[in-house]
Amino acid sequence: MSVTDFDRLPIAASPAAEGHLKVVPVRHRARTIGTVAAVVVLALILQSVLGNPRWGWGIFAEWFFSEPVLAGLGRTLLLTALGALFGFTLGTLLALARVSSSPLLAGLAWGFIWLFRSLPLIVLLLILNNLGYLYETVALGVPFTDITFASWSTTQLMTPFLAAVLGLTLNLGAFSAEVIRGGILSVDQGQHEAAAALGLPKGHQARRIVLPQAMRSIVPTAFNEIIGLAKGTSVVYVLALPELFYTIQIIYRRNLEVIPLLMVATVWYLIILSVLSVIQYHIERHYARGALRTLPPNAFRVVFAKLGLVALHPAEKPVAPAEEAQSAPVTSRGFEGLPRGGAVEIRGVAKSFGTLKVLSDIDLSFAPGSVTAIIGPSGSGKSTLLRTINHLERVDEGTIAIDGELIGYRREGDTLYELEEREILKRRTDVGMVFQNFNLFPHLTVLQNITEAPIRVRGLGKAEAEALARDLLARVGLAEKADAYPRQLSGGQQQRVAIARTLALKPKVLLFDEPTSALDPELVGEVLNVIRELAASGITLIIVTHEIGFARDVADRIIFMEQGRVVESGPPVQILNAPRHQRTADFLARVN
Ligand SMILES: Nc1ncnc2c1ncn2[C@@H]1O[C@H](COP(=O)(O)OP(=O)(O)OP(=O)(O)O)[C@@H](O)[C@H]1O
Repeated sequence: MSVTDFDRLPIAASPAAEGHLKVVPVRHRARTIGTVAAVVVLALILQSVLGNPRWGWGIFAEWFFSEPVLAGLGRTLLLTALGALFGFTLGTLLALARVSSSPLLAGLAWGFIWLFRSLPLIVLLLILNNLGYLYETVALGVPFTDITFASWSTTQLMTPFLAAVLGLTLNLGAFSAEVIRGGILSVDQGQHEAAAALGLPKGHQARRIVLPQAMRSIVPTAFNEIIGLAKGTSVVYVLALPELFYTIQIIYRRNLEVIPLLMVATVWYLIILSVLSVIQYHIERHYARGALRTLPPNAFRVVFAKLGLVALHPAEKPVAPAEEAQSAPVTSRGFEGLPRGGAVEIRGVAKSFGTLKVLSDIDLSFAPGSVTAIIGPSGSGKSTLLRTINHLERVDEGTIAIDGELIGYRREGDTLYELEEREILKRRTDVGMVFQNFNLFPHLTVLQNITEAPIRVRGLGKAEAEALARDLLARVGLAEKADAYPRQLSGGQQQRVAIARTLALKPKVLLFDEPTSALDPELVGEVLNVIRELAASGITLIIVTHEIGFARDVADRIIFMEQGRVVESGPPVQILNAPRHQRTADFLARVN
């Protein structure tokens, strides 16, 4: 259509011209027919269930709230609650043991899971109930000696109730361990690395970083297990323990009203399942925070909104005018006040992955406050070198020291002793690391991402850590994003938060592993501007980058690496304009 054709079209009726227009939604005939058919089927079922006297609804009503049924129900609920509590606690420990780096622990956990997943629950319950035949007494004392502090008769100790709780716990522990392990494995490796790079201890990493994220995939399957457990408690009838189903059996054997009493059990199981489903829904929503950009409205809110009682979306908190301002691309306050940069000494470092030699004979010194860019072709070992500096990767040969303190080792004479995890974590906090993929913790807000390590590692109070975090956020131009979740931010904003998170530990050395590679071109500038300001702050910066122009601008030295070796290093003008090696010249010709 030409411009002149457009000119001839009648002027579109605008709401302003026509007043308020009525909108007629499109009709969905198939949907209407389906709804009518569903209502008819429902009416038929209701008529058959309520109209047939053999269902015995009178007897159902008589027994539904009867004392023995409620007592049985109470036992079923108690067994489910205790089985779930102890079973999942055991399952969590087993899962952590399975993923631990100790082969013995992992092997023992595997053996436990193998055994108790193989044993049918009914067999396990009967063995536990007959434990008194195998061991007459249970004693507390010193193993392999005759010293005994106390002893009990096994038959008296192992009541049917205890046997039931123990059996359900062991069974659920074995199954839930695999569910939890699956959840742990679903958490991205970068999350473990980011937590380790911040110096968070292993237990804290598991509790605050890994498990909360794993819960997203654990919860649906875990609730399947709990629902199975609630119904599975009926197996304990073999121990003559009158839980709900066994009680029902006793009653219908006496009065022969089988169907009405089975209906009593069915309806109670339906109620239990419904309550569990509501709990599951809320737990899933709790762990979905941060995983979705915006959480869909709560199901109850949707129903109330349909009835016109509330608005579908709660009113947004009004934003103060100052907070409305766009993120400042560059901080105006700079990074003065950071600790003095540290000196890094790398001596004779070599590293292999299997048969692949990734680093050879690396000897490098980085002066306090220096800014170094490492460039080189893909696979040349740049990231590996960077990761050895904060001991995320162990070196095979050589040493790395920050201000004279060895990373990962203690030296006595000619011997290097590997440090304990606790010591490694402590020294690691002197070295901050910013990753290519940001690796922010998605389930924590921006503020929590930044305060987590200062509180846990540096021992700061919450208020002090939050003040520090807000100050750093202002410096990277993101003061208004403190309460947002990482997924609600652009890539460039996430990377700036990652920089603020690293700075909160006041490191002496800051490592950047291709900090702009995962960013859209228009977002690169905002991150580079923050790094540029950091370069003027006196902190020691080591940056692996593909941004040659930026390296020229900001670095006072460029190192060119190829095939795990340093080919040459020197001031940007020399390396980029007059390289001494042909290989450097060839690389620069390819990337420019
Ligand atoms: N954990 C690992 N296991 C086995 N091989 C690895 C591992 N990490 C890195 N490598 C290998 O080591 C070599 C160097 O990798 P590295 O990531 O250090 O290179 P790079 O120079 O940073 O590359 P790029 O610029 O593409 O990121 C590559 O061949 C890579 O495949």
